[in-house]
Amino acid sequence: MPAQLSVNLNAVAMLRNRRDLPWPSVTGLGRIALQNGAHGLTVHPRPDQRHIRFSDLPGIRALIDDEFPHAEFNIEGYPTDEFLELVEANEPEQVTLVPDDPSQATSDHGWDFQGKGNFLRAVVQRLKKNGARVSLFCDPDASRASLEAAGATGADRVEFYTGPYGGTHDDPARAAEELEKLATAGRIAAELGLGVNAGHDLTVENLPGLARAIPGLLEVSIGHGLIADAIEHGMAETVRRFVKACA
Ligand SMILES: CC(=O)[C@@H](O)[C@H](O)COP(=O)(O)O
Ligand SMILES: NCC(=O)COP(=O)(O)O
Repeated sequence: MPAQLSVNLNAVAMLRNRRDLPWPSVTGLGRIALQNGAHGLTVHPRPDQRHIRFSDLPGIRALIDDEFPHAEFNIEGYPTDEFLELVEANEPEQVTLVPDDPSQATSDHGWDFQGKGNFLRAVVQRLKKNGARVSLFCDPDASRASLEAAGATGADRVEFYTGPYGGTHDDPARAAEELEKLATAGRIAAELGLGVNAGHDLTVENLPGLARAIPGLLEVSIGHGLIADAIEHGMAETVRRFVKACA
């Protein structure tokens, strides 16, 4: 089975937030993603709401419930009380817990599963009681001991952080090294019965290599590279429409 695509809408929200106007529309772009084969929508709300706003979440929930009942809503973030309450109010099919500090520009590492095991176990239990699948953000070179600790939290899946792989776009030798790490960790996760997701800096160019390295890959969540392509591939038609409107 090919990996399912969850489109991360954070970059759409970030563009929208440049003005006090409702476009680009987070739900509108989410609808286009789901109409065209995406399996789900991802958001990563941060405490300062610099990308997705907490108030965006009910609209995405309603879009899925009303128009795409087989699609999944994936909410990612650091499990503060505020985050957990937001999740519980919006009932996502999947929650991905990420060890982000609010000052981080973006996500850049996975959990210390051994150090944070007790904390994560309690959060995973709380989320699963509410019916969500739980995935834990995980370093791409996680050891067997670390993945065992991830499994011991009760989580269903891990999401491998693919930023280091994405960063090798101009260096095939380093890309092969990063893929080898992901392949090894992916094999161990599968042996331990953990489902495997992946995300961060994935692109049309680097996805096929990742899919070959992790044959059982269940889901990829992609935002930055996908929205960059959407702008590039939509530019010609958009300029034509604006030139016509000038006439
Ligand atoms: C967990 C992860 O890698 C993504 O959620 C990433 O953090 C995207 O969010 P931003 O695009 O807001 O950085
Ligand atoms: N979980 C990773 C994600 O949602 C998207 O990350 P990126 O494609 O914006 O780097």
